[in-house]
Amino acid sequence: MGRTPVRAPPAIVRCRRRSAGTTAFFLSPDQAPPPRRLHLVEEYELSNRDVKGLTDEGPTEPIWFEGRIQALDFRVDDEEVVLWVASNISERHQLEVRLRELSDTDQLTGLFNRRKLERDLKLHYESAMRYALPTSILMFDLDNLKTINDTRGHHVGDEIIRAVADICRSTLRKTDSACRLGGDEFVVAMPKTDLEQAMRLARRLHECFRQELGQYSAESVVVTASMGVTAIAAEDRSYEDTLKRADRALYDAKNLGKDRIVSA
Ligand SMILES: Nc1nc2c(ncn2[C@@H]2O[C@H](COP(=O)(O)OP(=O)(O)OP(=O)(O)O)[C@@H](O)[C@H]2O)c(=O)[nH]1
Repeated sequence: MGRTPVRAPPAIVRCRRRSAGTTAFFLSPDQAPPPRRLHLVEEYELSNRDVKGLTDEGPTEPIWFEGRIQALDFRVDDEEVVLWVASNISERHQLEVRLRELSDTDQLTGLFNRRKLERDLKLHYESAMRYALPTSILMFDLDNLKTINDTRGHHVGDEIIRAVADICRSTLRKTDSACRLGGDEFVVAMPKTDLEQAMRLARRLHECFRQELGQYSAESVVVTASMGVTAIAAEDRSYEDTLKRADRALYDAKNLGKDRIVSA
């Protein structure tokens, strides 16, 4: 990674009782000093401006430390003292962040995956219930992908799925999150969006698919999308109820002849 080694904060940090120093995160005004012999392990971030001893080429990003903190049994100048050993864990921290991102991401498209969607929807459901915030869900499934796979090859099918993801990224708002559930099925979660606004967005997305996916047609078969749209309702017991309603609306869209949007 080519990082310049940095000097950690001093090994022994003197903390004034009930005062908050720059690194004394457990000695904030409302916290007493740690009980004797308690061994704390904390991860924390410091701006490079707050770390003494960096060279001019020192890292420009924040530096992550793991602090192992031990209250000591004696006082210095009549003040509580702790032993504070800090290790630079920036590389490990970045790796953990990357792994977390990968575990939330669909490999083919770079969209979120089901696991992340379920976490987001749980939070959206809680906000919707607590603050009466409208939240909508759009579920869509591509039409006729199997025929394209069979006639033009699986790689063209993959290209279509990636193109759909790109259209989602360029059409949706930053606050919306698009996820690939698997295969040719996708879900968009739209916080602060009522059903009417969600339908407008679904129509826009549907129109973009019509324009962009025509190029992948085989013989007379065109890839389109069938969509089900719904909003979290007061009587929903969890986000799963909302998701099931979106799924039923999508099923109706398929049964009514595909390439259409049904709201529920
Ligand atoms: N190329 C490609 N194909 C996939 C991928 N995941 C699933 N599929 C294919 O997508 C198709 C999904 O099945 P269906 O939804 O029944 O196929 P469809 O032709 O879209 O059918 P309708 O939804 O009824 O229009 C299957 O043929 C899968 O093999 C993928 O990652 N890449």
